[in-house]
Amino acid sequence: MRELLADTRVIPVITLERVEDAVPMARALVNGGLKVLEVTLRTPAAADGIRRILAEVAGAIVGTGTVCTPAHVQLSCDLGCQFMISPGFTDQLLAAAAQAPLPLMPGIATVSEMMRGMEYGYQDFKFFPAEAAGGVPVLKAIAGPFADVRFCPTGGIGLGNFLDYLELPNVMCVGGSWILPADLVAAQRWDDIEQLARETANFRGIK
Ligand SMILES: O=C(O)C(=O)C[C@H](O)[C@H](O)COP(=O)(O)O
Repeated sequence: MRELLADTRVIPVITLERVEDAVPMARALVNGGLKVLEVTLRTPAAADGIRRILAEVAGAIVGTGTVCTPAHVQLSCDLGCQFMISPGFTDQLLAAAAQAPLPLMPGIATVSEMMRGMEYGYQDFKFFPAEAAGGVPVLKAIAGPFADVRFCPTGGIGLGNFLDYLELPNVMCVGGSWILPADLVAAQRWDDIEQLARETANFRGIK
């Protein structure tokens, strides 16, 4: 996971309501400079949307999100995705992921969950729900005893605070849906979304 995300600082979290949005949305994000995309498996449109993005959007690196069960792992493999992200983890999920050819980033919200994940060999975790679970101060505190662990905080992050996370040495990237505001998506305003992606990719956060 760390290799795959080496050049990535922001992962847009996409929840597709309409299959036909998938390609123009992904193009807007990639053109704006955000190439690594997490498409959550929360909606009926997700699988077909992912298929279309993989077939039609050059340069996109596509992973699945909300990966919670072995069936989600299987679907991620069948779709040909490049990575999987989970908001948490279970023994069953990690057992399935261990057999999969693509990496999983499990989610944690506490130190003990993280230590359990480390027992499975993981060093990179989603920190979810980042803001609600304590945000930047928690990640700073964890860096003391666990300096080698890296995080992708997600949940409640936006233009106003994403840079605070990215300044932390134990944060490799952040994830979030702020680049895809519901009103812009509903109105299919892909140019505006591309602009938001560009602002984000250029680190012009509004402090
Ligand atoms: O679906 C998953 O796998 C999740 O863990 C949840 C998402 O990452 C958050 O819903 C994104 O958070 P927001 O940026 O606050 O919208």
